[in-house]
Amino acid sequence: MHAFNLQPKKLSLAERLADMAVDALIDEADLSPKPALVDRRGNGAHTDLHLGLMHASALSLWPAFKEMADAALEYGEIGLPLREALGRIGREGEAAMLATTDGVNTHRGAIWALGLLVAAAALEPESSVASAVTLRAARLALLNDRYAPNPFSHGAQVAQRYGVRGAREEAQLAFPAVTGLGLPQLKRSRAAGAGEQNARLDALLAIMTTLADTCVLYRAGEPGLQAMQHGAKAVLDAGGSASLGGRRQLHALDQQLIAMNASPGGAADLLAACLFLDRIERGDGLFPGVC
Ligand SMILES: CC(C)(COP(=O)(O)OP(=O)(O)OC[C@H]1O[C@@H](n2cnc3c(N)ncnc32)[C@H](O[C@H]2O[C@H](COP(=O)(O)OP(=O)(O)OP(=O)(O)O)[C@@H](O)[C@H]2O)[C@@H]1O)[C@@H](O)C(=O)NCCC(=O)NCCS
Ligand SMILES: Nc1ncnc2[nH]cnc12
Repeated sequence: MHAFNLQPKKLSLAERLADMAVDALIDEADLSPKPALVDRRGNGAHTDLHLGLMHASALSLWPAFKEMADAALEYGEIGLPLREALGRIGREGEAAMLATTDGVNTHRGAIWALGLLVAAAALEPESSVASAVTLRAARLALLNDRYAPNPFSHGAQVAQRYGVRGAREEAQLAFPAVTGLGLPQLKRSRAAGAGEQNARLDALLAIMTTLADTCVLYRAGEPGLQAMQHGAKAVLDAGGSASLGGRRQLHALDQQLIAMNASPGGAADLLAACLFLDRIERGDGLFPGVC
């Protein structure tokens, strides 16, 4: 008889989804070289963030993601009770994140996007194509959480000032930046023979070409947003991050965004959402009969 049980513990669906959400956040943080964002090279345009903090923040969110998946399994349908449970768990997740980071906002947008997607995936595990999962997430995001506080967030301030759609609307529209740009680019770059890291960088850049990133707008206004969108397009037009021309453009974009203090934190969150959806779409041993 063995002194230890060597059988791997069988994880519940909620635990596996929480693992995948945290993995997506850690993969996003580690991906390098991302323009003006925290990565393995350094802190990008940030003075209060670093890679260790991004990792600690991602890990602190595991209980919230698991609880969101469990809530979806318990309620079993899209409706106000589930939406409001997700809101409460999301706010508790934000509090856990801020306690871990000493008050620095590392992943607010990611809690929102991945929380909705985790719940949407748990609701119908056998229906895991990205378009189906994001549609369920959108239906959840469209419901009005009566207990949501109404703070004058950075996103709300720039939405009012520039008339743009922010994180809330991105989810309510079923994540067009992810399903229409990030995921297709990820697949195109892989199919063209790019390595996985370059394919992921290209997916991030594809998201950056059109996203109204309220993080960039708050920090660097419209000139910052234009620099982000045009610069990302220039990298992809030059052949993407796996090409020499694309690499030069990427370096120039990194320098320009750092000089403008324009960190595309919203695009980074959506890349994490893209990596999460890619994982569940590909199965990764999670769901028996995918699609
Ligand atoms: C609905 C909420 C998302 C709140 O949205 P709102 O726009 O009102 O609030 P923000 O606080 O501005 O947070 C939105 C964050 O979403 C990311 N983001 C930005 N643009 C987009 C976009 N177009 N599409 C998708 N996502 C976007 C972005 O997050 C990243 O940036 C964060 C850093 O931002 P900021 O605090 O502004 O940071 P700094 O400039 O560095 O500030 P200082 O240094 O000065 O402090 C970083 O965390 C990234 O994550 C936006 O910040 C939602 O949060 C909400 O309602 N929550 C309540 C709970 C709930 O219902 N949860 C549901 C669980 S499913
Ligand atoms: N890698 C990153 N750097 C800065 N802000 C972020 N928000 C989410 N991911 C980020």
